[in-house]
Amino acid sequence: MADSTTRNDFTSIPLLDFSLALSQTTKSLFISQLQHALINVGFIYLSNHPVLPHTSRLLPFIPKLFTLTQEQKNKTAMVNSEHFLGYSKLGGELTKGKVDWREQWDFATKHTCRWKKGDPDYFRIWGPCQWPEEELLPGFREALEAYLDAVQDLSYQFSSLVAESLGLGPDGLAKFYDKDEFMQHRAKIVKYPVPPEGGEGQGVGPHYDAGFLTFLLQASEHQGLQVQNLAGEWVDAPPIPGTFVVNIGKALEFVTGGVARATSHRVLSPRGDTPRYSVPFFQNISLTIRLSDEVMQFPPEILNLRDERGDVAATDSVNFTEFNKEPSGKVNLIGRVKSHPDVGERHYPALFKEIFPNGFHGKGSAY
Ligand SMILES: O=C(O)CCC(=O)C(=O)O
Ligand SMILES: [Fe+2]
Repeated sequence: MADSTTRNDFTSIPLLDFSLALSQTTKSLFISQLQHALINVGFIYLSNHPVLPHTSRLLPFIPKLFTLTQEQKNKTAMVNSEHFLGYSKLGGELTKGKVDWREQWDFATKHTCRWKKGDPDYFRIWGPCQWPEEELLPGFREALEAYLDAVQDLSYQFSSLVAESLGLGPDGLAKFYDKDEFMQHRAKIVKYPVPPEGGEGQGVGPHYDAGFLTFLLQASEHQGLQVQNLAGEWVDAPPIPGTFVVNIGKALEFVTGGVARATSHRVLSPRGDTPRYSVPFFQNISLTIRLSDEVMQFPPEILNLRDERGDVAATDSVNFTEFNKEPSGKVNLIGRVKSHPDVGERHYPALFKEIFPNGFHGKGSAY
């Protein structure tokens, strides 16, 4: 069993005020709060962040996006996109073998695909979005593009603060990102409907995020997000208006030798009679970097904090793919093909065959 007496275990998610990081007199306070949260919790709420005006502009579009007809939605189906961008219908994915009761669009920051003949297949994983027709949702595209640009900027600023709080200096994580034209970050707009009576209550099953940093906008007032503490208990992370929920993914945990903690989380389906909405933004790292070559060293005082925390003994989460010798883009592509086998079969047939030698007849597994 997990040691539930560990003195650094958490029973709620810490809230950090981003404005503290912007003033020289308060920055060190922010950095020490962030250090504690990265090592012991892996999740924070971030308030007073610069994306707020873009958030207000985006929010009203979110429920409207899902009111498009099924036919209109299907025109942007993900299976059309070699970049795994577009619409996924309700109940299309599994986590821990159970259906995730959610409907979603995958969008991403603006990007021109870098792939050319002779390049590895995983260079094709990033590229342009599929957008619903402008007249169906006037202004949506502009609002989302501005929002994604703003979250991207925040994600780099935040990454630099993470590096400082781990004693690496502000550029300590910069090597994990490529130059801007070779980077793309992904976001999903998700609707969690109320499940049919007697049906599954799983919005998303227990999982870890894969990448470096996730910036989650909870876009309605529903409870549902839960985070697993060191003792294995599920801690609620209810929406707090004006904040992001920021969490650490497995890739950052891996390269920090477990100093920054990736934390298992899940979403319960909403109760009542209205759906829950959310917008997770997943900050990516360079396609070409091999994480196994990049595991970092830390001073003893940081390692002591990690060791005092200890390891999670019990978790309900699916174990994430090991970051083996493959470049990050390849690991990423394998994960996407497993989640969306229909896209894999159409656009990456050779890799699809390697992963599913007998073909695939069920649903993709989300994590
Ligand atoms: O919708 C949420 O609140 C969280 C979703 C999530 O954890 C994910 O998509 O990775
Ligand atoms: Fe997640």
